[in-house]
Amino acid sequence: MPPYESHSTYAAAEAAAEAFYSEQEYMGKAANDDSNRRLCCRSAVTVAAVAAAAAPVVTFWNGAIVVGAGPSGMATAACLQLKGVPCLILEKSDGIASLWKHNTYDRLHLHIPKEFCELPHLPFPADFPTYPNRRQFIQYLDNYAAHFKLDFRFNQQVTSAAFDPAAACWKITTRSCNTSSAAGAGLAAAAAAGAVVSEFRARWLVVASGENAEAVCPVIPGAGDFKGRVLHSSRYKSGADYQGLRVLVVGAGNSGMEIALDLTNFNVTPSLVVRGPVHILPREVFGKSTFAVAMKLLKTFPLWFTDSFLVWYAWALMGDTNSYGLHRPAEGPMTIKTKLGKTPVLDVGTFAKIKNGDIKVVPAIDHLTSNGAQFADGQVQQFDAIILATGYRSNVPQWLNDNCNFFSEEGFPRNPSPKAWKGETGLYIAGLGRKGILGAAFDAKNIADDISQLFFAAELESHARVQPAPQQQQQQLLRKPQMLQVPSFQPNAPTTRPPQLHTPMN
Ligand SMILES: NC(=O)C1=CN([C@@H]2O[C@H](COP(=O)(O)OP(=O)(O)OC[C@H]3O[C@@H](n4cnc5c(N)ncnc54)[C@H](OP(=O)(O)O)[C@@H]3O)[C@@H](O)[C@H]2O)C=CC1
Ligand SMILES: O=C(O)C(=O)Cc1c[nH]c2ccccc12
Repeated sequence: MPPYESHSTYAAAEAAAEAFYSEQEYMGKAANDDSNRRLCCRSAVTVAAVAAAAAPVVTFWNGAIVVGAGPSGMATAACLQLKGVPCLILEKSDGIASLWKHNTYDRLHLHIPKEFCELPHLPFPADFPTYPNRRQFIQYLDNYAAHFKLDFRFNQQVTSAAFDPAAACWKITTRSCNTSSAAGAGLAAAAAAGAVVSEFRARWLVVASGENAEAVCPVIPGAGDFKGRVLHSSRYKSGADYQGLRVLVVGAGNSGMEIALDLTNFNVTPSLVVRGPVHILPREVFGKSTFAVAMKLLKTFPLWFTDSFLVWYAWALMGDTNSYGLHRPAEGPMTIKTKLGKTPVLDVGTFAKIKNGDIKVVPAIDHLTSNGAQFADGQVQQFDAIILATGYRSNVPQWLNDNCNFFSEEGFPRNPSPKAWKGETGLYIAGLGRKGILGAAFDAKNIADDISQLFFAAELESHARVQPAPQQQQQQLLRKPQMLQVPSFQPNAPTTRPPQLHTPMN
C-alpha cells in the first residue's frame, strides 16, 4: 500500500510527515544493540540508575557527541575519530542517512557532480557516474560508516541539549523506545512499550541534525475541505503511484520541479504551483556541470559576473522563461544562494515539459476546495492528489538550549559562513551553512581540528594532575583511545561534574 493511503486528507498530511519522521525512531534493530554495547566499553562511562527505574541512564562521554547520522554528522565523526577523539553519534532514526534512505524519490540523482558531494577521506568509487543515483549515494554512505567504524546510537531522539556551566559540559537528553518489544510491532505498539529517557554528558557537542530535518507543510486556506490525497514530497516515491490521477505539485524548488517531471513519465499531466520568482538553470554548461562552472568562475570573478554569466547562458539555452510562468528574481542565482541559502533549480528536463504543455504552471493557491483548488488568478481546477514540495526546516530550536543566541529562530547559525561551524562553550555546527555536502565536509574538517586540539590539551592537563610524567603520558594519549574507567564512581551520588577519567596503562 502506498504510504499516503493511510492518511489521505490534507489535515493528516503534516501529522503523517511528522509521524513518519518519529516512526523511524521506534524501529530498533539488533545491530543497534551491539553498537550500544560496544560503546559502553570504549570511551564512555554508562551508569544505569538501578535504584530508580524512571531515572535516565547517564552516559559520560569523554569526547564529542554528534547529533545526527546524516552525511554531515558522519563526516565530522570520521574526522574526529581519525584524529583520535572519541566520537558518539546520536540518531533519532533506526539507521544512518534516513533522509536519503526513506524520504527521497526513486529517480533522484545528485544534480551536482560527485566530486562536490564527497565526504572527507573517502572518495567515491571510480566506477560511479558523474551524477550518482540515490542508491549509489546511499551505498557510499553505508560504506563510509563501516569504513570508519563510526559509533552510533540509533533510535535516540535528542529532546534537549544544554550547556551546564557548573560541570563545564553539555547535557543531552534523548528519548528512545523499548526496541526489543517494539521491533516490527508498529508505532502504536512501540509507543505502548514506553519511551526510555537517557542522558549523555560530553564536553563537545556537534549539531549535525540537517538543513532538511523536518518537512514543511504550509497551512493553505480550505485545506480541511479537500478530500483527495495530500502528502509532502518527502513521502513521494514515483509517478507510478499516481497514474490516472489529476495531480497538483506545490512548490518550484528542485523537488517540485523533478517530481512534476517524474509524473509526466507516468502519463500524468501535473499542474505545478510557482508562487514567486525562481532561477532555473540548465544542469550543464557546454557539457560541464553548471555548478562546477559557477564554482570555477567564483574563484576568479566577482559574484555579479558569475550570476550574469549563468543567467545569460540560461537565457541562451532556454530562452525567455517568463512566458511560461517562470519569472527570474531580480538578484542572480549565486547571490540568492549566498544571501538566503535558496538553491537554484538545476533543470533535468522539467522545462521542456513545461514548454510542450505536459506540465501546466499555475500561480499561488488562493484556497482549496473539496475537490481541487482555486488559484490567485481566479482559475479553478480539480485534483485527486496534492504533493507539497514546499521544503524543509531545521529542527534545532526544538531541542537546543542556545543561550548565546548563536542560532536564528529558523534554526540556522546567525554567523555568516565560513565561521558558522563554531559556537561557544564547546558547541559546533556541521552542515547547516547552506553550502551543500561540500560545505559540510569543510565544517567537519574544521571542527575536528578544533576539538582535537582542545581534547588533547585537556587530556594532558588531567594526566599531569594524576601522574607527574608528562612525556610518558603524551605517548599514551597519542595511541588509539582505550577504555576509560572510573575508579570509584558512585552511580547514585549527585554529580555536578563528570567523574575524573583516566586512560589505563596498556
Ligand atoms: N537532485 C538533487 O540534488 C536535489 C536536491 N534537492 C535539494 O534539497 C533541498 C530541498 O529542496 P526542496 O524540497 O525543493 O525545497 P525548497 O525549499 O528548495 O523549495 C520549496 C519550494 O516550495 C515553495 N513553497 C513553499 N511554500 C509554498 C506555498 N505555500 N505555496 C507555494 N509554494 C510554496 C517555495 O517557494 P518560495 O521560494 O516562494 O518560498 C520553494 O520554491 C534543496 O537544497 C534542494 O536543492 C532537492 C531535490 C533534488
Ligand atoms: O544542494 C544544495 O543545496 C547546495 O547548496 C549545493 C547546490 C546544489 N545545486 C546548486 C546550485 C547552485 C549552488 C549550489 C548548489
